[in-house]
Amino acid sequence: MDRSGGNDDVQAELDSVETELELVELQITELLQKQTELTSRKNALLQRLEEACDTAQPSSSSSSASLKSSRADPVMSKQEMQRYDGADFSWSKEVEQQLKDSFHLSKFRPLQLRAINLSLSGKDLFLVMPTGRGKSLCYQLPAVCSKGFTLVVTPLVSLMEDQIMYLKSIDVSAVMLNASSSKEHAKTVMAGMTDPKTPFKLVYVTPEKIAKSKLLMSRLEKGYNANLLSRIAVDEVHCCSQWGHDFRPDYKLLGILKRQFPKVPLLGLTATATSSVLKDCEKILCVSQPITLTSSFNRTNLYYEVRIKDSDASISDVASLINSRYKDQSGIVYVFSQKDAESVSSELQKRDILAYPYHANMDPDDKSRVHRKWTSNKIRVVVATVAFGMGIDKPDVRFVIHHTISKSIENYYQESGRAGRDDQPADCIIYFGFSDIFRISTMVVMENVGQQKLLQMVDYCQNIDRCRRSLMAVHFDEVWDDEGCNQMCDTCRHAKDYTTVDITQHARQVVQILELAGSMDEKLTPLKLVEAWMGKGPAKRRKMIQTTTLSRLQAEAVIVRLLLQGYLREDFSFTPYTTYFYMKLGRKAPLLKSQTHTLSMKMRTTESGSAGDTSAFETNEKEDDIIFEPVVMDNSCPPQPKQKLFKEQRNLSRKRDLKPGSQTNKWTEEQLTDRHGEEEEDKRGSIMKQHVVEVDVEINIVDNIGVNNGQKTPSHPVKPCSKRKSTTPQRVRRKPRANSEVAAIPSQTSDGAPLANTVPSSPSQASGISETAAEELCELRNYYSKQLRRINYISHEYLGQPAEPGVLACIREPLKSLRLPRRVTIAQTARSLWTRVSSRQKLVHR
Ligand SMILES: Nc1ncnc2c1ncn2[C@@H]1O[C@H](COP(=O)(O)OP(=O)(O)OP(=O)(O)O)[C@@H](O)[C@H]1O
Repeated sequence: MDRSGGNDDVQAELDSVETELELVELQITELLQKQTELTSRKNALLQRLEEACDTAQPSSSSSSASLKSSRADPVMSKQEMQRYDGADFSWSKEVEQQLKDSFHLSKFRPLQLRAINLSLSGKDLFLVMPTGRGKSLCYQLPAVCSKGFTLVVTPLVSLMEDQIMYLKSIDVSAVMLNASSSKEHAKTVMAGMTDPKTPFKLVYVTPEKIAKSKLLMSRLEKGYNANLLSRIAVDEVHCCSQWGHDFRPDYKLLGILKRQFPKVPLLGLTATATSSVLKDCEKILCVSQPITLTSSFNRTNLYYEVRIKDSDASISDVASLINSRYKDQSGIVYVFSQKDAESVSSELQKRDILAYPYHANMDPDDKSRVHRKWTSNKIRVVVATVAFGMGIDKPDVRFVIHHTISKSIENYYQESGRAGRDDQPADCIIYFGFSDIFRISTMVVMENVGQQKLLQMVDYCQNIDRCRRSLMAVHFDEVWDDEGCNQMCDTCRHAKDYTTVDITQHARQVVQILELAGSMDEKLTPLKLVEAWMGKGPAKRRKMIQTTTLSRLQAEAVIVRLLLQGYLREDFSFTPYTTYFYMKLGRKAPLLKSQTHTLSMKMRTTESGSAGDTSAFETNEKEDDIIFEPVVMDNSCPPQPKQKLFKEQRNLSRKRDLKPGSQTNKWTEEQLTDRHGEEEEDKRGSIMKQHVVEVDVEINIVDNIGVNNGQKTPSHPVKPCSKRKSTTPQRVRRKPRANSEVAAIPSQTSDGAPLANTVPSSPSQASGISETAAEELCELRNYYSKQLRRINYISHEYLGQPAEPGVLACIREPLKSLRLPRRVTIAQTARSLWTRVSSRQKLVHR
């Protein structure tokens, strides 16, 4: 009986069952995610119903403009909470008085009074309120109404300076301490902290100051013991959390404040924290069960719009918007980099727009000059990087245009929120460009959840059928009713201008290109992938892929969709000089192998020829040639000399590989031929020719010498990591070696059992390999088996060859596959596996 054939069948079935199981697990994970989302949505809706019932009862609460004015507080009933909207506290009179006399304001905005009353009654509080809605008043007013002083932790010195200037202008005494404070000044401030007459009401400090100055901590302690430390305010509190978009390591150390001064109420303020960020902040700041007041994220006066960015036309488009819709009005254009700030502002200037750049590398004087001139309307437009951020408080900003998408929805919300602070209508427009995604991606790759957040932002931009506010609401854990948008976003305004198109075939084409590239051991950048799909690039090669008839923008849209839905994924590689960004097949790609699996997306129907034109989705017949080349994503800067060198080296080696007679060249050419042949033969329905690709590879099986009591013993055991068992001896090609210790020995005993002391090495290595190396190889073998199983599943092919047990199998397997009939996927992948085995072996032998 052919036991080997039987085992192979079993193994084949096992492979396919395992692959199917993987897919089922994938679906389960997705369903579980969906379940979590729906459960949280259900809870939020229940809470909203409950609130609606409560407000239907007569109550004395002040009305709140927010959709969800406050999160459920675990320690306070709704009625009790509503009491804090009232004016029957011992301090209420003074609060009213100071609002008018000191701050020159006539009434509170939603949630301000509640926050002030809660803080004055000694509660710890997190206040989440949209940017520009007046968070500062919620600690400044209590500071003025309390004995002693309030400590305010602020992330930026410029923010402190702005606040102090403002407070001085209204005669509220405030001081600051930061790294550049003089000794004299620091001494006066510290002395004031223990002075019962309290010469100031607010002390602004940076988190670094708290973390580093023992003297400050000891002064604060003295002030605390003298009951002079009345309140601690932590501005931009989301900076405490690694999940917050502005994480600052020194914020992590602020827990010391609550630990040292437990009786002092703490107020954390932010515009953009999600509930998970706040949970994290709670832990870091050591506050237990703070009350969280969340004002609706919704800014009713802001109109949100996303435009597809056509890189050539985008500047003209921005300029004509500014010159027409926003004629003589003030605004901000956000860009990606310093270079962009300079080039975009100069382009706008050429089109008669008074625009100036602003970025982190500018001289501080130039920065404040631009800021000042813009504030006083002497400059109309600031073309800025994110450096133009916190502390921007110009009321009449009529537009915020993002020439490049933000790196997260929180960032976008914060940046766009600088529009319309005077509550008058203002526009927030994003230009959404395909290549920008990957420019930003390489920038956020090192951030904890940078990639995830960027994809959420991309999802926001690509969406065309859901209210933009509803997408933000999900992000800020808020329940949203689309009608609340009041057609103040492009998707609500153009609700019917889209259609659903089936992109399954398109998706399969993209996957096929990436499979092909992978099998050729080539990597594709997103731009190269699009070009490949569109049949661009050198036309030297024969027809290998099915190209698309979609327009470039449509093709990009499909690729983005596939990326967002997990059919594609990103892959990075780093050099000291740059980050390479490639597209890979995602977890869901195998699903497209199933004929029953379909995929659709929404597309605009109005803009002909743009991403919105859906006519091309009916046909995709064109075919052309393509070559795969890795291309550097250089973060938009011109290549550095070293990058150039790297590229040249890479090109050189590529050229070398393509020399006639070169082994790699031969292989590559063959694979190209092979693939083409496959297609041709498939078309004719004939059986493929049984070519064998010859590769000059040898295997040396090494009797690994470990001298133990004069006996030859294996220096390391071979782990039983092989799943495949073979009963047939493996044929081994071996070059004779001078080393007498290296000898070809059978890898199995006559009855087929593996020899325990048989350790194979890579072709070039005659010496025995270490235990670590053996372990590494075992791991690799498992990894590669998995990959091969996946490939088998994808290509419906099976190696069907007997394998050696243990480590040898790991090396043999790729080799065997090289001797297979030329079925591109397996043979080429095997080659890449082999390369990896060799390089890993070299590594472990260093
Ligand atoms: N009750 C009020 N009535 C009218 N204007 C107010 C009121 N409260 C605050 N403001 C004004 O709103 C503007 C923004 O206030 P503030 O700087 O406190 O906002 P913020 O929420 O801290 O914004 P950011 O998140 O950008 O720091 C200020 O000009 C302030 O004077």
